[in-house]
Order: sequence, then structure tokens, then C-alpha cells
Amino acid sequence: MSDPIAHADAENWMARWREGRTNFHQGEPSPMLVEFWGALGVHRDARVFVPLAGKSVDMPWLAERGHAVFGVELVPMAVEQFFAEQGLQPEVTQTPIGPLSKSGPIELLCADVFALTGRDLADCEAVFDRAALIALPPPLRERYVRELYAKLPTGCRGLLVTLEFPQDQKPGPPFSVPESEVRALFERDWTVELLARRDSLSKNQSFVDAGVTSMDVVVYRLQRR
Ligand SMILES: C[S@@+](CC[C@H](N)C(=O)[O-])C[C@H]1O[C@@H](n2cnc3c(N)ncnc32)[C@H](O)[C@@H]1O
Repeated sequence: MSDPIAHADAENWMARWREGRTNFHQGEPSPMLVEFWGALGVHRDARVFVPLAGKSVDMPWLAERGHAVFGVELVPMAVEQFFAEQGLQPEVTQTPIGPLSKSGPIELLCADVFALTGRDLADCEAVFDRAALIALPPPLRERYVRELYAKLPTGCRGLLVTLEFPQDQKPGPPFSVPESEVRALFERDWTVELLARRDSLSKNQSFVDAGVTSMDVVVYRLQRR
């Protein structure tokens, strides 16, 4: 990882997992996934890319709907915890960029997402991005969309979940990513449709405790042109 910002960010995530600072993790599938996945119209056997996957239970939820799931997560501890908590014993093979753990329809690659190639993503017909774009600081966000999303194939559909709150009231991650930034990042290559904007401050006590005065969760439907 030659980019110093990416390197510092990676170190930070390693430390978070080591120290158990993983309050982004949800024990239940993301409500926005459950509510809006159907709106994408992705067929059952489509392969779904889950970037910055953590140990998200959104992966088994997608697998239960018939999808093949391709998650990518940087931190080995997250990958180990995912399979242990799901009661699965994956088969592990080595790839040029990291170990790939596979159990049934779920593949979880332990690697830097920026190391993926177009070939790795060529057969992903959909992407689910929760706490991924918004986990990255501004310069990496730009790289993430321009480099990584650019490797997804034409016609690929995505569900993107973001947060919007006054960033000066609480430093990221997660970062507030306003609609204007989402459109500036994606609209060159992707059709962006806002599906929902919901007030979610009362569901995020740590933000209330930090003095944050407003917070929306925002969901977009993406389609690669
Ligand atoms: C905020 S968490 C969200 C995890 C998951 N999407 C969820 O909803 O629970 C972001 C995750 O991205 C991982 N991550 C950060 N930078 C990464 C990178 N460059 N490549 C792959 N994973 C990365 C972190 O280790 C962390 O598990």
C-alpha cells in the first residue's frame, strides 16, 4: 500500500478490530437492505459485491436470497469472526492479493479493496455499499469511486447507503457524505436515484451523546451506464 493516506487508514482499521471498536457492526441485516433490495430488480443468481464487508450479516441475508456473495475485507480478524459467528468453516485458497475464504455461496476475500482488478469484479451484477463509501476519508472516497466502482461492469446495479449529519459536530468515520458529493462522484458513469431519506438521529445514541443535532440515512439506487 504505497499511498500514505491509504496506509494510515488501513492501520486505523486494524487497530479498531484489534481493540474491538466495531460499533458499526449490526447484529441484524441492514433495514435499508431489507426494505430496498427488491427495488434494484437484481435477478436471484446474480453475484453481489460487498466492499469493505466487515463481518456483516448482510452477506448471509443476500446469500439466503439466492445470490452469490463476494465480500472484500482488509482485516483478517474480521474475516475470522465472520465465519466463526456464522458457524461456517470456509475453504481457504490463496490469491495474488490475499486469502479467499469460501463457504457455500459466500466468498470473503481478505485484501485491500484497491488491489482488486477488473477481472475480479467482471461478473458482479450488483453491489451493496453500507458503511463502505462513508467509512473512507474524502481523498480515499474519490479514489474508491473513480478506481473501484469503475471496475464494475456496464449494467451493474447498486444500493448505496449513506449518512448525512453536520460533520463539524463529530469527526468520522463514519463520514457525512451529502447528496451533492454522491452525485459528483458517481454521475459521470452511474445513474443515481435517491430512494429514501430518513431521519435516524434517535436510532444513533452515540451521535446524540456526541452532540450531533441532526442525522439522515439516505439510500440510492445506482446503475452503471
Ligand atoms: C465501517 S466498517 C463497515 C463494515 C460493513 N460494511 C458493515 O456494514 O458492517 C468498514 C470496514 O471496511 C474495512 N476496510 C477499511 N479499508 C479497507 C480497504 N482498503 N479494503 C478492504 N476493507 C477495508 C474495515 O476493516 C471495516 O471492517
